[in-house]
Amino acid sequence: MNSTTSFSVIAPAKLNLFLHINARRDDGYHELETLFTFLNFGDTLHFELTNDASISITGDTKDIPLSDNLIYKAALLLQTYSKTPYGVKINLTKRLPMGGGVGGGSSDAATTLLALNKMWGLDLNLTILGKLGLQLGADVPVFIQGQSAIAHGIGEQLHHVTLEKKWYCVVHPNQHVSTAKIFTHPDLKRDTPKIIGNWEQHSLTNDCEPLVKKLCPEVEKTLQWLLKYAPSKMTGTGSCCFVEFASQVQAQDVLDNLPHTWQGFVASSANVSPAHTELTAIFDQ
Ligand SMILES: C[C@@](CO)(OP(=O)(O)O)[C@H](O)COP(=O)(O)OP(=O)(O)OC[C@H]1O[C@@H](n2ccc(N)nc2=O)[C@H](O)[C@@H]1O
Ligand SMILES: Nc1ncnc2c1ncn2[C@@H]1O[C@H](COP(=O)(O)OP(=O)(O)O)[C@@H](O)[C@H]1O
Repeated sequence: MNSTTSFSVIAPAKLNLFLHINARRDDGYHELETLFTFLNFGDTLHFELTNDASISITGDTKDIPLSDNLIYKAALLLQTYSKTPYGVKINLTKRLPMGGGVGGGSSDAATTLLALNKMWGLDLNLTILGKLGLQLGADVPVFIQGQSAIAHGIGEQLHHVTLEKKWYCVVHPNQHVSTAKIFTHPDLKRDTPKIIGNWEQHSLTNDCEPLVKKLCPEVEKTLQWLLKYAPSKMTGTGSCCFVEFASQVQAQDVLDNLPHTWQGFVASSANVSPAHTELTAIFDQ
């Protein structure tokens, strides 16, 4: 066990700067090509060591039953895998919209695995943690690896890229979009060819966007409204939409004018996940 027994860490949002769907596999999952970046904005998880094996979650757990909560599932998975005698009390402050395409649940799970690996003194490497994370969701490994990346496979084959720092205004149109519903829909475009050569020279779109706009007119409205400021895009399977700028002031201007029916936030991008940066500061310095 490590001597740090009580601390808080961010579970940052991600954006899919593009998302291509190349094929559907026999197991129902889809082959993707997607560009992930992290944002300096997210949920906060507070961890407190317990000397018995108990795992408890408090705070903004909404109406998610404990056994479905990705934080609980991540803690239990790591406890079982590592056979540690320790437990944990975790408190969640939720800022990321659920089912918003910014990866809140996956990021909560990844931060839990990364933080408990440190606090319980397990010393598991990121490859092992990524494999454990993949059992919880296709999006978890990128948060474990913690570097902006192009992902292939179902999202778990990661090739690090270095992106310029940008500012984003991310808007949640108050709609929950179910990832499973989009991926099982017959009208989803699933045949985008793999990118050959340099990805920066291709048209980088989100293949889920046309379907989500059709199913969810509020997403279409949001994308249209954002177009007044900059080219707008949807992240993941929605419902959040975003615009990209070089400066914070430009992104803040969009947020300041946002219609009251929608919520949003402004954040800068980061090549290294802020969860990794914070954990390094807590445990390794
Ligand atoms: C689409 C993406 C893009 O980043 O993001 P979100 O919009 O959900 O944030 C992710 O791949 C989502 O990852 P995650 O939310 O962890 O997915 P999972 O829990 O593993 O799967 C949710 C549902 O999506 C389907 N799914 C997921 C990933 C994938 N490559 N192909 C799929 O068909 C699964 O079959 C499942 O029914
Ligand atoms: N700790 C958690 N935070 C958010 N969602 C969670 C959590 N645990 C389980 N879930 C479930 O995961 C689903 C997807 O959540 P989330 O990751 O926020 O969306 P998305 O994958 O669209 O970004 C939610 O609808 C919820 O039912």
